[in-house]
Amino acid sequence: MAGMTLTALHKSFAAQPVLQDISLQINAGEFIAILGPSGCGKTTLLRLIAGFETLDSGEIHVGERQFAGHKHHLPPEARNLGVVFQSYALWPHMTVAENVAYSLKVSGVARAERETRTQQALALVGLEPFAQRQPADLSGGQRQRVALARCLVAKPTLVLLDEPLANLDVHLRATMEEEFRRFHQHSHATLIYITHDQQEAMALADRIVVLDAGRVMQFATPQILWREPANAMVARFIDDGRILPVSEIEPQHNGRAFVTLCGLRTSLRCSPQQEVQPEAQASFHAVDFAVAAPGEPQFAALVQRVIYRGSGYQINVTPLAHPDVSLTLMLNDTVLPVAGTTLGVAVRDGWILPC
Ligand SMILES: Nc1ncnc2c1ncn2[C@@H]1O[C@H](COP(=O)(O)OP(=O)(O)OP(=O)(O)O)[C@@H](O)[C@H]1O
Repeated sequence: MAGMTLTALHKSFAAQPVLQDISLQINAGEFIAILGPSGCGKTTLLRLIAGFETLDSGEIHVGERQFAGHKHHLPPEARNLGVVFQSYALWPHMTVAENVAYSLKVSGVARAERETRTQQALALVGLEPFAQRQPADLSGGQRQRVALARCLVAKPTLVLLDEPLANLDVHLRATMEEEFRRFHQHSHATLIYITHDQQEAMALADRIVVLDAGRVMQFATPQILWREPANAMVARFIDDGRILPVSEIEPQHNGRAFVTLCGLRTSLRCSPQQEVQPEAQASFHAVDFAVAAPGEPQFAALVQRVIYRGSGYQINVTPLAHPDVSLTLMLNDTVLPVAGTTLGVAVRDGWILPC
C-alpha cells in the first residue's frame, strides 16, 4: 500500500498550459474522484500519473518511489498501476478468463498461480460463471467488469479509472458503482477515478479533487465540498449551487456570522477566519431556501416558474433585491404559488465564501 504525492506539477501542450501547480497528498487506500468541467485537464493528470505523458516540471512519488521528476520518468510498465479507460478494449478471440490472465502470462507467472489469481479477480467482480464466455456474449456492464478484473489481477496498489462508466446506461451504472465500492473495500488499493457525474463522485469517493482550467480549486470530502465550497467556482459547480451577495458581515466567533442578505438580517455559516467585512458572497443549495411561514423572517422574491418534478414542485424565483439571480425552492404543498406573484423566502442555511 502506498500513498501518492504530487508536487507542483506543470504540463503544457504547444505552449498552452493545461495543468498548473498541481500539488496533492493522497493517502494509501483512498478513493479519490477527479471532477471538473470538460477540458480542465482531468485525463492529462491521469496520463501523467500513469506515465503516458511526461511532466514539464514537478514530481510524482508513490510511497518511496519516484515515478517522475527532474529528468526522471519511470515508464508506465514499471509503475505497477492498473488502468481502466472508458473504451475497455477486450481481446475478442479470447475467453473472459484468458483476457484476465493475459498480463500474468506475458509476465511469466506460472500456470497454477495464474489460474488462482484469475479466479480471484473474476470472483471480485462477480464474473466467475462467465469465465469461459467470449466478450461478444457479454453485456456492456459485464465487459466493463472484465476490464476491471483484468486490471485487478496484477494486484496494483494504485488503480486509475478514466470515466469507466461513461458508456453504460443509468441502471448499469448504479450496479457498477456498487462493484467499485466492493472492489475498493476488498483490494485496499488507492483509486483515482475521473468522472463527469457528481452524484457518482459523491457516492464513491473519500475525497474529491475539483479542477478548473488546469488548477486545483478544492480537494476535500464530498460533505465539505457541498457545505463549505472554497470559492465561487466550486460553489456553482457542485450540485448547481447559487451565489448571492451579502453585506455587513459580522462574525460571531462560533462558525457563524450575521449578514444582510436581500435586505434580511440573518446568520450564515462561515470559516473560523472570517473577518468583519463590508461585503462578501454566500453560497446556497435549493434545500437552504423555503417558502416562509407567516411572521417568519424572509425576503421577497418574484415567482418565475412552477415545475412539477414528481416528488414535488420546483419553484424558480428571483429575489426582488437581486433580479439577476435565479433561486430554486422545492415544495410539496398542494397550494402552489403562481408565476408573476411575489412570495416570502426563508433562509435555512448558507455558507459565506472565504474568498
Ligand atoms: N496530446 C495533446 N496535445 C495537445 N493538447 C492536448 C493533448 N491532450 C490534451 N490536450 C488539451 O489539454 C486540455 C485538457 O485536456 P484533458 O483531456 O486533460 O481534459 P479533461 O478534463 O479530461 O476533458 P474531458 O472532460 O472533456 O475529457 C484540453 O484543452 C485538450 O484539448
